[in-house]
Amino acid sequence: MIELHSVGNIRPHRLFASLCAAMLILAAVLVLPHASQPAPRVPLLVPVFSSAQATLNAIIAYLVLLQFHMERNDPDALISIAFAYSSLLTLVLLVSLPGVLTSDDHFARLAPALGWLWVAKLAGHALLILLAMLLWRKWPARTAARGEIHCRVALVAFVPVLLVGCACALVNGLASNLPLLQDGQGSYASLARGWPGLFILACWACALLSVLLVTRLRRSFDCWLAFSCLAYLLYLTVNFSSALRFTAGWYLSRLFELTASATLLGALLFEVLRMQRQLKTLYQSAYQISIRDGLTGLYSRRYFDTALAHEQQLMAHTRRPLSLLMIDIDFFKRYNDTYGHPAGDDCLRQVAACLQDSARSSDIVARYGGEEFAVILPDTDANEARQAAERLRNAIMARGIPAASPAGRERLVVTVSIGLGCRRSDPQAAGETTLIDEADHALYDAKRQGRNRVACRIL
Ligand SMILES: Nc1nc2c(ncn2[C@@H]2O[C@H](COP(=O)(O)OP(=O)(O)OP(=O)(O)O)[C@@H](O)[C@H]2O)c(=O)[nH]1
Repeated sequence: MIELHSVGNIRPHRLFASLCAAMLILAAVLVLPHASQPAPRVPLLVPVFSSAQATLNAIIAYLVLLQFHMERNDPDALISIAFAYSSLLTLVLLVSLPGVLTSDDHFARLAPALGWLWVAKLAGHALLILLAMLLWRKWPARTAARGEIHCRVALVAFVPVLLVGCACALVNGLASNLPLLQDGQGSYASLARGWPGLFILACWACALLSVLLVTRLRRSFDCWLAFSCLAYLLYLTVNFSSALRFTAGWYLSRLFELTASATLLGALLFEVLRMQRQLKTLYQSAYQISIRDGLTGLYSRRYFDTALAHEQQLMAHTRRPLSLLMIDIDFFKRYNDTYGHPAGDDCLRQVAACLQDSARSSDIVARYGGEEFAVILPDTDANEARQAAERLRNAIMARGIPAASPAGRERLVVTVSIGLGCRRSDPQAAGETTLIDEADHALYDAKRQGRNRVACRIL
């Protein structure tokens, strides 16, 4: 069975993702000693980064959901939830920024809760990926019923909203009892060096390890998901090492965060394009299979019927003649009985090849059925069609395929009888079946008159 699959050639992805990972680690190592160095303050970058991050993660969630819908790989549903959850919480954090939907005073009151919401966002994102990996083996890829998969897609779209609602309610409810993650100077050192920071780092380290160990990077998506986990891990490492906003480390860490999403999105889009190309190729080969006869490679009967109808429609406009040849191999039953069916098949292939080689490129040569062939000759009148038919008949004789001759007779070659039907320019003169019928009757005449000849019926 021809199948559309998303595995493709995985090696370039593994190589490229490893190279990107090495570059990211190198950048982190180079910047770590200078992470706390102050850099120019660009406050506008915070909402810009957050909007970009929320958008990228939302698109990733959507594309992974489509991947889940297509491949029915249940862990993909959880990964989609992870990115949708992160996107929604980023939006919540974005609208809480002073000047967006919140005044400075209000933001000051919200700040403790927002710090914890940020922890919930990053930890939840990593934990959902980890959960997907832990359930990987328990949820082998399988074919779910159509209704079932639609239910799950709806559920996947709903769960992130529920999770974000729970996280906001929980953080809001506990805010007064939770320790402050930022001091008055805006330093988040207590978050970075305390257990919440370590917890988030541990979550992303486990997510990365689980993706590597469980998926074994079999799909391109797995490679880039692992890269994304690594980028998040480096984002947090560099971010925590500066503990202040608008420092070299803080800027680079935000770039790492964007890289984590942008590369995964790029890989998903690449995959979509690759599958589109694959789909096109599969469609083309499936189409060729559907219009070709399996034994001879000529056009199939189905294609012939469509082509004849099309040519007749064309003729109605152009008022040009249209001819049809029905060709039958003489004494083919005797050939089969003498040499066997496999040899008979071979003879059919040879005759088909000979017809195809001798016909014009504009002619449509088809296997009509059994040992009968049909050739549509567009824009060809009866005289030209008769010449073409004689050419085909002679070409088959010249091929010299040994025929099954009756005992005591000289050795003969395979011949064909040809019936010719021709329709002149009046499209109302007769229906499509009549042209076939006439060619068929002419073929019968050719057989009756002694075979190996062309007989003609003109409408
Ligand atoms: N090997 C092979 N034989 C086929 C195929 N399709 C039809 N045939 C055979 O073609 C033969 C057609 O025989 P008939 O219709 O009696 O015609 P004929 O022996 O050619 O006699 P005339 O047409 O009167 O010259 C039958 O024996 C079919 O079994 C095929 O795909 N492969």
